[in-house]
Amino acid sequence: MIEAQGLTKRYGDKVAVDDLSFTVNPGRVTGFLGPNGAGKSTTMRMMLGLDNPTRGSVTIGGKRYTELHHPLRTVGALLEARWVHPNRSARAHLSWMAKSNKISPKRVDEVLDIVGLTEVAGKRAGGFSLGMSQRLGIASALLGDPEVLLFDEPVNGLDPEGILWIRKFMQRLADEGRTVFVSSHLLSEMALTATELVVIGKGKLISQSTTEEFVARATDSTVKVRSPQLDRLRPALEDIGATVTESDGGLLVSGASSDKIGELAMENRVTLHELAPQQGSLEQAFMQITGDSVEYHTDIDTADAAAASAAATN
Ligand SMILES: Nc1ncnc2c1ncn2[C@@H]1O[C@H](COP(=O)(O)OP(=O)(O)OP(=O)(O)O)[C@@H](O)[C@H]1O
Repeated sequence: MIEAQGLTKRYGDKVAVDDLSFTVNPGRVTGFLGPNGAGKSTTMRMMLGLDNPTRGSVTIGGKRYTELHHPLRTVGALLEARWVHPNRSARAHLSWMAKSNKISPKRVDEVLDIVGLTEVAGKRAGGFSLGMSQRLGIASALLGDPEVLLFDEPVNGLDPEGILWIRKFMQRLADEGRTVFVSSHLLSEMALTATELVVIGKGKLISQSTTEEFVARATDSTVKVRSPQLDRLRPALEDIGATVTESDGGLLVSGASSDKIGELAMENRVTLHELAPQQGSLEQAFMQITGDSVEYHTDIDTADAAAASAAATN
Protein backbone atom coordinates (compact mmCIF):
# COMPACT_ATOMS: atom_id res chain seq x y z
CA MET A 1 0.00 0.00 0.00
CA ILE A 2 1.14 3.53 -0.76
CA GLU A 3 0.05 6.42 1.44
CA ALA A 4 0.62 10.10 0.75
CA GLN A 5 -0.15 12.51 3.59
CA GLY A 6 -0.04 16.24 3.10
CA LEU A 7 2.66 15.67 0.49
CA THR A 8 4.04 19.01 -0.70
CA LYS A 9 6.97 19.96 -2.96
CA ARG A 10 8.14 23.47 -3.70
CA TYR A 11 10.76 24.47 -6.25
CA GLY A 12 11.47 28.09 -5.29
CA ASP A 13 8.16 29.92 -5.78
CA LYS A 14 6.64 27.05 -7.71
CA VAL A 15 4.44 24.62 -5.75
CA ALA A 16 4.71 21.44 -7.85
CA VAL A 17 2.82 19.22 -5.38
CA ASP A 18 0.39 20.84 -2.97
CA ASP A 19 -0.81 19.06 0.19
CA LEU A 20 -1.61 15.77 -1.55
CA SER A 21 -3.19 12.97 0.50
CA PHE A 22 -4.30 9.70 -1.06
CA THR A 23 -4.01 5.92 -0.66
CA VAL A 24 -3.14 3.30 -3.26
CA ASN A 25 -4.35 -0.20 -2.40
CA PRO A 26 -3.04 -3.60 -3.48
CA GLY A 27 -4.78 -5.96 -5.90
CA ARG A 28 -5.82 -3.38 -8.46
CA VAL A 29 -4.38 -1.00 -11.01
CA THR A 30 -4.65 2.59 -9.82
CA GLY A 31 -4.28 5.31 -12.42
CA PHE A 32 -2.56 8.59 -11.57
CA LEU A 33 -4.13 11.12 -13.87
CA GLY A 34 -3.53 14.79 -14.42
CA PRO A 35 -2.84 17.35 -17.13
CA ASN A 36 0.75 18.16 -18.12
CA GLY A 37 2.66 19.75 -15.29
CA ALA A 38 0.13 18.57 -12.68
CA GLY A 39 2.87 17.09 -10.49
CA LYS A 40 2.66 13.37 -11.30
CA SER A 41 6.37 12.77 -11.94
CA THR A 42 7.37 14.86 -8.92
CA THR A 43 5.04 12.78 -6.72
CA MET A 44 6.49 9.53 -8.07
CA ARG A 45 10.03 10.76 -7.57
CA MET A 46 9.20 11.49 -3.92
CA MET A 47 7.76 7.97 -3.56
CA LEU A 48 11.14 6.63 -4.69
CA GLY A 49 13.25 8.90 -2.53
CA LEU A 50 14.64 10.69 -5.62
CA ASP A 51 13.28 13.99 -4.32
CA ASN A 52 12.52 15.09 -0.75
CA PRO A 53 9.11 16.50 0.18
CA THR A 54 9.08 20.09 1.41
CA ARG A 55 6.29 19.01 3.77
CA GLY A 56 4.24 15.87 4.43
CA SER A 57 5.23 12.32 3.62
CA VAL A 58 4.73 9.40 1.31
CA THR A 59 5.18 5.84 2.59
CA ILE A 60 5.28 2.41 1.02
CA GLY A 61 4.02 -0.34 3.31
CA GLY A 62 4.20 2.18 6.17
CA LYS A 63 7.83 3.20 5.58
CA ARG A 64 9.48 6.08 3.76
CA TYR A 65 11.64 4.91 0.84
CA THR A 66 14.84 5.83 2.66
CA GLU A 67 13.80 3.63 5.63
CA LEU A 68 13.35 0.51 3.48
CA HIS A 69 15.92 -2.23 4.19
CA HIS A 70 15.61 -3.79 0.71
CA PRO A 71 14.10 -1.09 -1.51
CA LEU A 72 14.20 -3.18 -4.71
CA ARG A 73 12.33 -6.00 -2.94
CA THR A 74 9.63 -3.61 -1.78
CA VAL A 75 9.07 -1.31 -4.73
CA GLY A 76 9.93 -1.54 -8.42
CA ALA A 77 9.65 1.40 -10.79
CA LEU A 78 9.62 2.13 -14.48
CA LEU A 79 10.39 5.81 -14.83
CA GLU A 80 12.40 6.22 -18.02
CA ALA A 81 12.78 3.32 -20.44
CA ARG A 82 16.06 4.18 -22.15
CA TRP A 83 18.46 4.39 -19.24
CA VAL A 84 20.34 1.14 -19.79
CA HIS A 85 23.96 1.33 -20.98
CA PRO A 86 23.55 0.87 -24.76
CA ASN A 87 26.45 -1.57 -25.12
CA ARG A 88 25.26 -3.84 -22.34
CA SER A 89 23.08 -6.84 -23.11
CA ALA A 90 19.73 -7.16 -21.35
CA ARG A 91 21.06 -10.12 -19.34
CA ALA A 92 24.29 -8.30 -18.39
CA HIS A 93 22.31 -5.27 -17.25
CA LEU A 94 19.93 -7.33 -15.09
CA SER A 95 22.79 -9.46 -13.69
CA TRP A 96 24.64 -6.32 -12.66
CA MET A 97 21.51 -4.97 -10.97
CA ALA A 98 20.85 -8.32 -9.24
CA LYS A 99 24.42 -8.54 -7.98
CA SER A 100 24.50 -5.02 -6.61
CA ASN A 101 21.22 -5.65 -4.76
CA LYS A 102 22.09 -9.13 -3.45
CA ILE A 103 19.39 -10.79 -5.55
CA SER A 104 19.90 -14.38 -6.75
CA PRO A 105 21.22 -14.64 -10.35
CA LYS A 106 18.44 -17.20 -11.00
CA ARG A 107 15.92 -14.37 -10.78
CA VAL A 108 17.47 -12.75 -13.91
CA ASP A 109 16.31 -15.60 -16.15
CA GLU A 110 12.93 -15.63 -14.44
CA VAL A 111 12.25 -11.95 -15.12
CA LEU A 112 13.57 -12.20 -18.70
CA ASP A 113 11.05 -14.98 -19.22
CA ILE A 114 8.19 -13.07 -17.52
CA VAL A 115 8.61 -10.10 -19.90
CA GLY A 116 9.31 -12.26 -22.98
CA LEU A 117 12.92 -11.15 -23.61
CA THR A 118 14.68 -14.52 -23.18
CA GLU A 119 15.49 -14.86 -26.89
CA VAL A 120 17.14 -11.45 -27.17
CA ALA A 121 18.74 -11.46 -23.70
CA GLY A 122 22.28 -11.57 -25.16
CA LYS A 123 21.75 -8.67 -27.58
CA ARG A 124 22.90 -5.06 -26.98
CA ALA A 125 20.16 -3.08 -25.25
CA GLY A 126 21.15 -0.08 -27.43
CA GLY A 127 19.58 -1.83 -30.44
CA PHE A 128 16.25 -2.46 -28.70
CA SER A 129 13.00 -0.91 -29.91
CA LEU A 130 11.11 1.29 -27.44
CA GLY A 131 8.74 -1.61 -26.72
CA MET A 132 11.65 -3.93 -25.92
CA SER A 133 13.31 -1.24 -23.78
CA GLN A 134 10.06 -0.91 -21.83
CA ARG A 135 10.02 -4.67 -21.27
CA LEU A 136 13.61 -4.53 -20.04
CA GLY A 137 12.67 -1.65 -17.72
CA ILE A 138 9.81 -3.74 -16.36
CA ALA A 139 12.13 -6.75 -15.94
CA SER A 140 14.44 -4.52 -13.81
CA ALA A 141 11.45 -3.34 -11.76
CA LEU A 142 10.43 -6.96 -11.12
CA LEU A 143 13.89 -8.19 -10.19
CA GLY A 144 13.29 -7.94 -6.44
CA ASP A 145 9.76 -9.42 -6.80
CA PRO A 146 8.33 -6.28 -5.16
CA GLU A 147 4.80 -5.88 -3.82
CA VAL A 148 4.53 -2.33 -5.15
CA LEU A 149 5.11 -1.23 -8.75
CA LEU A 150 5.23 2.32 -10.10
CA PHE A 151 4.97 3.11 -13.80
CA ASP A 152 5.42 6.68 -15.07
CA GLU A 153 3.71 7.10 -18.47
CA PRO A 154 4.56 3.53 -19.51
CA VAL A 155 2.77 3.54 -22.87
CA ASN A 156 4.22 6.81 -24.22
CA GLY A 157 5.39 6.26 -27.79
CA LEU A 158 4.44 2.57 -27.92
CA ASP A 159 2.63 0.95 -30.85
CA PRO A 160 -0.83 -0.60 -30.24
CA GLU A 161 0.65 -4.07 -29.65
CA GLY A 162 3.05 -2.67 -27.04
CA ILE A 163 0.24 -0.73 -25.35
CA LEU A 164 -1.93 -3.85 -25.14
CA TRP A 165 0.95 -5.87 -23.73
CA ILE A 166 1.68 -3.33 -20.97
CA ARG A 167 -2.01 -2.98 -20.12
CA LYS A 168 -2.46 -6.76 -19.73
CA PHE A 169 0.80 -7.04 -17.85
CA MET A 170 -0.19 -4.41 -15.29
CA GLN A 171 -3.52 -6.16 -14.79
CA ARG A 172 -1.69 -9.44 -14.26
CA LEU A 173 0.56 -7.84 -11.61
CA ALA A 174 -2.52 -6.47 -9.83
CA ASP A 175 -4.24 -9.88 -10.02
CA GLU A 176 -1.20 -11.31 -8.23
CA GLY A 177 -2.12 -9.00 -5.35
CA ARG A 178 0.48 -6.30 -5.99
CA THR A 179 -0.04 -2.56 -5.69
CA VAL A 180 0.19 -1.09 -9.20
CA PHE A 181 0.31 2.70 -9.58
CA VAL A 182 0.53 4.07 -13.09
CA SER A 183 0.65 7.67 -14.26
CA SER A 184 -0.70 8.79 -17.59
CA HIS A 185 -2.22 11.75 -19.32
CA LEU A 186 -3.89 9.34 -21.79
CA LEU A 187 -7.37 9.32 -20.41
CA SER A 188 -8.89 6.74 -22.71
CA GLU A 189 -5.97 4.43 -21.91
CA MET A 190 -6.59 4.84 -18.18
CA ALA A 191 -10.29 4.06 -18.66
CA LEU A 192 -9.25 0.68 -20.08
CA THR A 193 -6.43 -0.03 -17.63
CA ALA A 194 -7.25 1.39 -14.20
CA THR A 195 -10.17 0.49 -11.94
CA GLU A 196 -9.26 3.21 -9.44
CA LEU A 197 -8.17 6.78 -10.19
CA VAL A 198 -6.21 9.41 -8.29
CA VAL A 199 -6.71 12.64 -10.24
CA ILE A 200 -4.60 15.74 -9.65
CA GLY A 201 -4.39 19.21 -11.17
CA LYS A 202 -1.85 21.96 -10.39
CA GLY A 203 -0.37 19.73 -7.69
CA LYS A 204 -3.67 19.38 -5.79
CA LEU A 205 -5.89 16.34 -5.35
CA ILE A 206 -9.00 16.63 -7.47
CA SER A 207 -10.51 13.23 -6.73
CA GLN A 208 -9.87 9.68 -5.66
CA SER A 209 -12.53 7.17 -6.66
CA THR A 210 -13.20 4.24 -8.93
CA THR A 211 -12.90 5.04 -12.64
CA GLU A 212 -16.63 4.37 -13.00
CA GLU A 213 -17.57 6.81 -10.22
CA PHE A 214 -15.25 9.47 -11.64
CA VAL A 215 -16.96 9.37 -15.02
CA ALA A 216 -20.48 9.13 -13.59
CA ARG A 217 -19.95 12.04 -11.19
CA ALA A 218 -18.40 14.33 -13.72
CA THR A 219 -20.50 13.84 -16.79
CA ASP A 220 -24.04 15.11 -17.01
CA SER A 221 -26.19 12.08 -17.50
CA THR A 222 -28.31 12.77 -20.53
CA VAL A 223 -30.85 10.68 -22.39
CA LYS A 224 -31.34 10.76 -26.11
CA VAL A 225 -34.98 10.65 -27.23
CA ARG A 226 -36.41 10.23 -30.73
CA SER A 227 -40.12 10.32 -31.41
CA PRO A 228 -42.50 11.45 -34.19
CA GLN A 229 -44.41 13.42 -31.48
CA LEU A 230 -41.64 15.48 -29.90
CA ASP A 231 -43.87 18.56 -29.94
CA ARG A 232 -46.05 16.88 -27.29
CA LEU A 233 -43.22 15.29 -25.29
CA ARG A 234 -41.03 18.38 -25.04
CA PRO A 235 -43.43 20.58 -23.00
CA ALA A 236 -44.24 17.60 -20.74
CA LEU A 237 -40.52 17.18 -20.02
CA GLU A 238 -40.06 20.88 -19.37
CA ASP A 239 -43.04 20.81 -16.99
CA ILE A 240 -41.19 18.33 -14.73
CA GLY A 241 -38.06 20.53 -14.77
CA ALA A 242 -35.95 18.59 -17.28
CA THR A 243 -33.53 20.47 -19.55
CA VAL A 244 -34.15 19.72 -23.19
CA THR A 245 -31.98 20.49 -26.21
CA GLU A 246 -32.48 19.51 -29.84
CA SER A 247 -29.92 17.15 -31.29
CA ASP A 248 -29.83 15.22 -34.56
CA GLY A 249 -33.58 15.39 -35.15
CA GLY A 250 -34.21 14.18 -31.57
CA LEU A 251 -33.90 15.57 -28.06
CA LEU A 252 -31.12 15.39 -25.49
CA VAL A 253 -32.70 15.42 -22.05
CA SER A 254 -30.93 16.02 -18.77
CA GLY A 255 -32.53 16.11 -15.34
CA ALA A 256 -34.84 13.13 -15.99
CA SER A 257 -34.03 9.41 -16.05
CA SER A 258 -34.90 7.22 -19.02
CA ASP A 259 -37.52 5.47 -16.80
CA LYS A 260 -39.20 8.78 -16.06
CA ILE A 261 -39.14 9.87 -19.71
CA GLY A 262 -40.66 6.52 -20.77
CA GLU A 263 -43.49 6.89 -18.23
CA LEU A 264 -44.12 10.47 -19.30
CA ALA A 265 -44.30 9.39 -22.93
CA MET A 266 -46.89 6.76 -22.10
CA GLU A 267 -49.02 9.19 -20.05
CA ASN A 268 -48.99 11.58 -23.01
CA ARG A 269 -49.62 8.81 -25.58
CA VAL A 270 -46.33 9.59 -27.31
CA THR A 271 -44.64 6.90 -29.42
CA LEU A 272 -40.92 6.56 -28.77
CA HIS A 273 -38.46 5.51 -31.48
CA GLU A 274 -35.39 5.80 -29.26
CA LEU A 275 -34.76 6.22 -25.52
CA ALA A 276 -31.02 5.92 -24.93
CA PRO A 277 -29.04 6.96 -21.82
CA GLN A 278 -25.76 8.54 -22.99
CA GLN A 279 -22.61 7.19 -21.37
CA GLY A 280 -20.13 9.95 -20.64
CA SER A 281 -16.52 9.40 -21.65
CA LEU A 282 -13.54 9.71 -19.37
CA GLU A 283 -12.31 12.60 -21.53
CA GLN A 284 -15.49 14.56 -20.86
CA ALA A 285 -15.26 13.82 -17.15
CA PHE A 286 -11.62 14.78 -17.04
CA MET A 287 -12.08 18.09 -18.85
CA GLN A 288 -15.07 18.97 -16.70
CA ILE A 289 -13.31 18.21 -13.42
CA THR A 290 -9.80 19.40 -14.21
CA GLY A 291 -10.80 22.22 -16.56
CA ASP A 292 -9.74 24.92 -14.12
CA SER A 293 -6.59 23.05 -13.13
CA VAL A 294 -4.92 22.97 -16.52
CA GLU A 295 -1.92 25.29 -16.38
CA TYR A 296 -2.08 26.61 -19.92
CA HIS A 297 -5.37 26.69 -21.78
CA THR A 298 -5.41 27.04 -25.56
CA ASP A 299 -8.19 26.85 -28.13
CA ILE A 300 -6.37 23.87 -29.60
CA ASP A 301 -6.57 22.00 -26.28
CA THR A 302 -10.30 22.58 -26.15
CA ALA A 303 -10.80 21.47 -29.77
CA ASP A 304 -8.65 18.39 -29.18
CA ALA A 305 -10.59 17.51 -26.06
CA ALA A 306 -13.89 17.90 -27.88
CA ALA A 307 -12.64 15.71 -30.75
CA ALA A 308 -11.26 13.13 -28.32
CA SER A 309 -14.49 12.97 -26.36
CA ALA A 310 -16.55 12.71 -29.57
CA ALA A 311 -14.30 9.85 -30.73
CA ALA A 312 -14.61 8.11 -27.37
CA THR A 313 -18.40 8.48 -27.29
CA ASN A 314 -18.88 7.21 -30.87
N1 LIG B 1 13.33 20.39 -10.72
C1 LIG B 1 12.36 21.27 -10.92
N2 LIG B 1 12.56 22.60 -10.77
C2 LIG B 1 11.58 23.51 -10.95
N3 LIG B 1 10.32 23.18 -11.30
C3 LIG B 1 10.04 21.88 -11.48
C4 LIG B 1 11.03 20.85 -11.31
N4 LIG B 1 10.43 19.65 -11.54
C5 LIG B 1 9.15 19.91 -11.87
N5 LIG B 1 8.89 21.24 -11.83
C6 LIG B 1 7.61 21.91 -12.08
O1 LIG B 1 6.64 21.30 -11.25
C7 LIG B 1 5.42 21.13 -11.93
C8 LIG B 1 5.03 19.65 -11.91
O2 LIG B 1 5.89 18.92 -12.79
P1 LIG B 1 5.79 17.35 -13.02
O3 LIG B 1 6.84 16.97 -14.02
O4 LIG B 1 5.79 16.65 -11.73
O5 LIG B 1 4.35 17.21 -13.68
P2 LIG B 1 3.70 16.00 -14.47
O6 LIG B 1 2.29 15.91 -13.99
O7 LIG B 1 4.56 14.80 -14.35
O8 LIG B 1 3.70 16.56 -15.93
P3 LIG B 1 3.97 15.86 -17.34
O9 LIG B 1 2.75 15.03 -17.62
O10 LIG B 1 4.10 17.02 -18.26
O11 LIG B 1 5.23 15.08 -17.17
C9 LIG B 1 5.61 21.69 -13.33
O12 LIG B 1 5.12 23.00 -13.36
C10 LIG B 1 7.11 21.66 -13.51
O13 LIG B 1 7.52 22.68 -14.37
